[in-house]
Amino acid sequence: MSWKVIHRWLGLTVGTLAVVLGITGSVLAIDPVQQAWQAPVAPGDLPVAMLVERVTRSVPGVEEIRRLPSGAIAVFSFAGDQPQASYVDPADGKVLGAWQPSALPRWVKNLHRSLLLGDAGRWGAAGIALAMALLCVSALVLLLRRMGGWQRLAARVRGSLAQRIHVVTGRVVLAVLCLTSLTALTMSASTLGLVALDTRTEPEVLSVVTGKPDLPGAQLATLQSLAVQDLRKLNFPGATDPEDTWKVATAQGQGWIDRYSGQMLAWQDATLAQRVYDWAVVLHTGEAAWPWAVVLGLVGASVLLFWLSGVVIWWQARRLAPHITGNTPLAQADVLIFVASEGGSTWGFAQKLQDALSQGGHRVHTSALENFQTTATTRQVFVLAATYGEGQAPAHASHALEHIAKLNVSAVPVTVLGFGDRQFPAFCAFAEALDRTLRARGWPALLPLECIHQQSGQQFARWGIALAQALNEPLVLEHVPRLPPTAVLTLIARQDYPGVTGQPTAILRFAWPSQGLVTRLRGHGLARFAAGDLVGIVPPGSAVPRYYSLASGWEDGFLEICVRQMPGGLCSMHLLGLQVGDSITAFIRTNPGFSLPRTRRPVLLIGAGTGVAPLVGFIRRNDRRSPMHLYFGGRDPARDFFFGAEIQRWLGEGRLATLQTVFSRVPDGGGYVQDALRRDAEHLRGWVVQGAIVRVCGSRAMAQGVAEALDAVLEPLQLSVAALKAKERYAEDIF
Ligand SMILES: Cc1cc2nc3c(=O)[nH]c(=O)nc-3n(C[C@H](O)[C@H](O)[C@H](O)COP(=O)(O)O)c2cc1C
Repeated sequence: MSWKVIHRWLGLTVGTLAVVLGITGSVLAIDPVQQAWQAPVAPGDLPVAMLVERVTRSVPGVEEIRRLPSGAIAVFSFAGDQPQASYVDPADGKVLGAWQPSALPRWVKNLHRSLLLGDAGRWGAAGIALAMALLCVSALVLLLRRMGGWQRLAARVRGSLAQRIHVVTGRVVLAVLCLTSLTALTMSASTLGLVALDTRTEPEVLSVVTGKPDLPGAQLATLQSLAVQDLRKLNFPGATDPEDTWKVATAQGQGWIDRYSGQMLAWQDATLAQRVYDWAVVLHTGEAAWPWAVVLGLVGASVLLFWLSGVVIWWQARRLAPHITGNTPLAQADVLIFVASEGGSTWGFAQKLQDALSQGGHRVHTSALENFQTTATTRQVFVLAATYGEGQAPAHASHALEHIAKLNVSAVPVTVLGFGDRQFPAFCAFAEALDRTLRARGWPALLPLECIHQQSGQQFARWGIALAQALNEPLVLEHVPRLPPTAVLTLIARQDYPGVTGQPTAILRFAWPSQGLVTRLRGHGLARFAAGDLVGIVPPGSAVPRYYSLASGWEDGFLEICVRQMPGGLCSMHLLGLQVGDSITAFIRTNPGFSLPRTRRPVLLIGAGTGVAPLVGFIRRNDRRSPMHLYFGGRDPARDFFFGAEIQRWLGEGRLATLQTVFSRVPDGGGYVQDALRRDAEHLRGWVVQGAIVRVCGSRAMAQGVAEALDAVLEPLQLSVAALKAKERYAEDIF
């Protein structure tokens, strides 16, 4: 069973009861805070003997002095035959008021400890604590997987609002929740009698009656050398029993003192189990430190947030869960398709492949990759695999590679089709690993490995053509990935540029649509976005979205793109034809590998043509004035210096540290952007040595040219673009 399954089912089942324990725990955390304000704390170094003297002076008939976990002093005494419990001021022993163990209703504690069900409920509460511990461990594994390892744990979280709430809260409170469930288990083990804290019997010691009077407490050597901070409880010898003793309890153990001689008659060290239990109580209740109780209270309340966001995530995932139709049973199928998918989109491609092959007369069985196998009837196998994290497998297929490596090899060809995103340093790494393993083991392939970038329908169709040729069968693969929920955006401003070679260009600014919390929680409406993310726009008359890099973030309050007229381009034509007030249908696709982390390091921004758009978005948000250096390549400053006026303004404001522009179609324009990089080699090396982060956006040819130029520039430093990419300091957005 995968961690995801464990986490999901424990969360959905035990989660409801965990919410009850979380909320009641949060209420109980009020107690230590309240107690801390009720009475003054005794100075830690005050000798117990002095405290005894002050207390006995002002309270007659004292039987017991207790130092409460809050540090306050409570005294138990008899006035006549009336038992009394009072707070006393350790400074003078004066009574401050009546002491009460807790101001909270008893049932809250009972609900927390036993769900109001007595002993059976205690076992139930312990079971929930165990489930919570498991939930915490599975959460940690999933969190690390999602973020791509410890180093990226603090990275920005993407996804729907519910996912972000779940992950961000998890990052903050997971450690405390783990601790609370472990301490709850420790305490339950003792309450349920699974562990005995102390199996020893108390020593039978008596004061030796010598005829001398009692030694006053203030004169007992043990109490003179014992500081109040170490005291738990001090029991006075009974007035009516001449052989009774003093009994002192500290964190280290307990001792019995002769009332006449002051001699320590016996001492018992606290057991290890007792000490562990004491620590568990302090950590679980916060009773000895009210700020910790506040933390516990907040963390307890967060369980409700976790549960609610978890249920929403589960519901969203259910809606997207794969439903393969027309699946032939495994034993009868001649073609097998195995899928590894985290977000679910790869299942859509698998369904299309299954439909196309079934139409061609094949009997096709599609299943998840962890079920990889072949049977006597299998003639072809296809593996469609997405990559996640830092080149890892989707969670459900995390053990698939080892499983495949152990299987006996057959002569059935296994063809791998990868799904990934070039923004990630490990593009389609899991599909590559699968393909490598299969070939190394000796499985043949019908087609070499192909990797699909950003779920491209066009690339999938091209692979389909190659497949049809290899199978020598007619086969058409037309798949339009299911679109995420779209939002309607209204154009509020446009800035036109004539462009070069008859390709007019415009910067289009759309209003950020107002949408309610419920819409956002359900993952509907327009997701929050950052500069460098992509907006998918569906032009009228087409089901295939086109993607544009965003020149603004949601915090800017608008959505801005830079669109160049493409020859015959349906979407660019539609966008360039928009007038202010017109609307489009759009959705956000995150581009996590390209987004800019918060940094004070130098940032090198290299862009050509409309590729300057995301870079402009980074500069616009550079409120911290990090040293950003822009290299912009155009053709003619009079026709395609996009965002020119804003860039100049930001230079003046310090949002941009330096600007280098080159224009390839004007005399003395400086050539291409890579020429500018070569000329500026010395500066570039300086910034890279300071830890610069590099972002490149433009055409594939331009990105290639930039990488070659930078490789040459960085050679003296024994660095390269590949090395910077490996350290996640270099990312490209290529179109
Ligand atoms: C959090 C996250 C991490 C990703 N990591 C990688 C990666 O390391 N390499 C890669 O090529 N693609 C990566 N991708 C892109 C996905 O593999 C790609 O979008 C794929 O088509 C998703 O398929 P699925 O919806 O079936 O899971 C990542 C996507 C996300 C959301």
